[in-house]
This record gives sequence, C-alpha cells and structure tokens, in this order.
Amino acid sequence: MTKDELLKSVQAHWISNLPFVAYSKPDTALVNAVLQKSDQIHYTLDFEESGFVFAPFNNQEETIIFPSENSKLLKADFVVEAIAENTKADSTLGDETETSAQKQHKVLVEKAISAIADNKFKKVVISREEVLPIDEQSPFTLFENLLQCYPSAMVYIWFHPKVGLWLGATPETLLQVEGLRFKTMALAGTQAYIDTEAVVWDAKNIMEQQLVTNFIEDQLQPVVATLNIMDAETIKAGRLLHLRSHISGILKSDGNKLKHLLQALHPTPAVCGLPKSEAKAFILKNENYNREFYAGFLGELNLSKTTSRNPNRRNVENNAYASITKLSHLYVNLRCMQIKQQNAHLYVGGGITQSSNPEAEWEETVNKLQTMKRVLG
Ligand SMILES: C=C(O[C@@H]1C=C(C(=O)O)C=C[C@H]1O)C(=O)O
Repeated sequence: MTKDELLKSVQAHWISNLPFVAYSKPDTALVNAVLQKSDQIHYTLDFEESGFVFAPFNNQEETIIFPSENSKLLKADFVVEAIAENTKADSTLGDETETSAQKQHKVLVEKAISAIADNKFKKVVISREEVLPIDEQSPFTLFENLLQCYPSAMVYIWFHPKVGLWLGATPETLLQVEGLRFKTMALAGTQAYIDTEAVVWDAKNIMEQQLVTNFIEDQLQPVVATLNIMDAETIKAGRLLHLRSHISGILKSDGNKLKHLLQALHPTPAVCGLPKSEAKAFILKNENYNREFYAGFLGELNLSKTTSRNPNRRNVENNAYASITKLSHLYVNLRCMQIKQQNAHLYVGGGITQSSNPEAEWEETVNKLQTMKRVLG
C-alpha cells in the first residue's frame, strides 16, 4: 500500500465520522493507521489491552484506546521528499494579541517563580494556548506537512468524533517497553537552533534537565533490575535544541506492569514539575485553559511481536521456540494542536525554575510554537 492509498482510506473513515489515528514513528519511513470500526469510546484502565492509546495530561482522567481487536490496521512506506523545514516563513500574530497573551503568560510565570521561592515546589511547567485560523486547509495536508518537516519526530493525526481532532510532531519518548527491556528519556532545556548544535547550556537549563533525569531515576529504581543513564546530549527538534539523556534497562520480572510504570512516570517534570502533585495542582489551578491531551501521551500499547529464537532453522521443531513479545511505544504529546471548526488551537509550555526569567520564558514559547506554525502555511 502506498502512503496516498493509506491516507485515502483514513480520509474516507474521517468522512464517515469514525475514530482513527495515522502516525509515523521517529526516523522510520513508515506510516501506520488504526481505523476503529465503530464510534464507541473505549477506555483502558489497566493498560493490559492491545491498541493505540491517547491519554490526557491529568492522570486522574481516563485514557482512550482504539483496541486492536476492534480496528483495522494499515501500513505504508513513504519517502521524505525534501526537508521542507526551512522553506516556510514564520507566521506572526498581530501586536495587540501578542501583547495581552504575553502579559498574561509573564504574570503566571512570575507567580510560579514566587511559589518556587516560597518552597512550594522546585519546578513547574507553565503552558498556554494560542488560537489561529486555518481557513480551508485540510487536516490531512497539515499531517503531510508534518511528515515532511519532522522525520525524526513521532508525527500523528488522531480523531475521535466524540473527542476531537489532534495533530502533533513530538520529539519526546515517554516509554518504550519490549518484553522486559525498556527505554525512556529525560528531555528538557531549550534554546533556539541557529546553524549549529555545538552550543553551551546555561546553569538554569542544565539544572532543569537534571531534575527530570533524577525524577525518572527515582521513580524507576524500585521496578528495575538494571538501569543505564547516559550523559545529557544536545538534540535538534525542528528549529529548537534540547538537552536529552537516554535512559534504558531491564525491568524486574514482577515489576513490569505497564500501568504502574506509567503511574510512576506520567506526567514527568518535563511537562509538569517537581514534586509532581504540588506542581500539577498549581497548573490545574492557575493555567488559563484546559490542557486536555496536550502533555498527555499517545502511542502503541502491547502490540504483539513474534520472534523466532533461531531464524535460520526452518523446521517444525523450531516453531516451538517462537515467542511473542509485547511491545509498547509511547510518546509525550508535545508540539501539538487541536483543530476546532476552522481554528487551530496550539499548545506550548516551558519549565520554570527559581532562576527563570519571565521574558525569556515567553520567547521560549514563541520559538516552540513555530514547530506547528510552520506547517499551517
Ligand atoms: C512543555 C514543552 O516542552 C518540554 C519542555 C522543555 C523545556 O522546558 O525546556 C523542553 C522540552 C520538553 O520536555 C512543550 O513543547 O510544550
């Protein structure tokens, strides 16, 4: 199946008002689609089912799943035709809108800095929503633009008639598990990409990313048999740079319940703060909008992968040794937007610590918003 054929099937599903997701995982030339056969909303409670999940930021709320058994799965190869990333002009808003949004954001950042000074918490991620008209653009054109622009991101378009239509290109893995092996990352710290990845990071960004690494380490320690944490490295995501530490290891055989791992990790201080419950309470009370699925997570849950222990021996006896491994690849829902009527609702945030500067934090959100604005044309 070609990418165009896949997208045609997905669009037909959309026109029939049925739930679907189409996505491409980082650095793969493959688009997948999951087409749910009815418009029912299924929730996962124990993360034991197989399917595609879409979880809100607020971990007290339920996670939607398109169960594999109720869905049709499609796959197609595609070729990234050109890196269109630098070809589109940045769009800007009128001054007036920008000024009031800017003021509101800075007031909230100042409030967060005061709360940190009062020892209420150490870090909190403050975010905002920006609404832009999209005129007649089809969400599928936006999805194709995202695929072209961000081959190293998890790019998706997700729809449920009772929930909404979301698109994104996220650089952040929440958790990958294959059998007992797992991978995650501590991603935080941001600066604009200006021609080079060989940059120096200031103490604020280094500390911000270290807090995320420490949190993940503490949360995983009780459930892992081995844990490897790599040194932080600079990575490019669109026209931004972040600090990232790869974290991997092997889960204890009795500690691999995904539900518990996800409860331990989500939401990480990369999108919420530290300590988690205090930061989350501050966000829910003070942000000027509802995050819904922004800073939640999404991806494949418990897909089956059959591995033969000895692929060279094609005999009957060998089949007895084939084993089924469960595979989950989950990503944090960042650099995303929701389409409502003819508007795109863009979501963006940044980590606030004691040494944050409100003006610089505003600029950071403006830079991050370009990831989505670039594909809006
Ligand atoms: C919260 C976002 O990004 C997160 C926050 C970052 C930061 O504060 O520097 C960097 C990467 C992400 O972990 C976002 O893009 O909205």
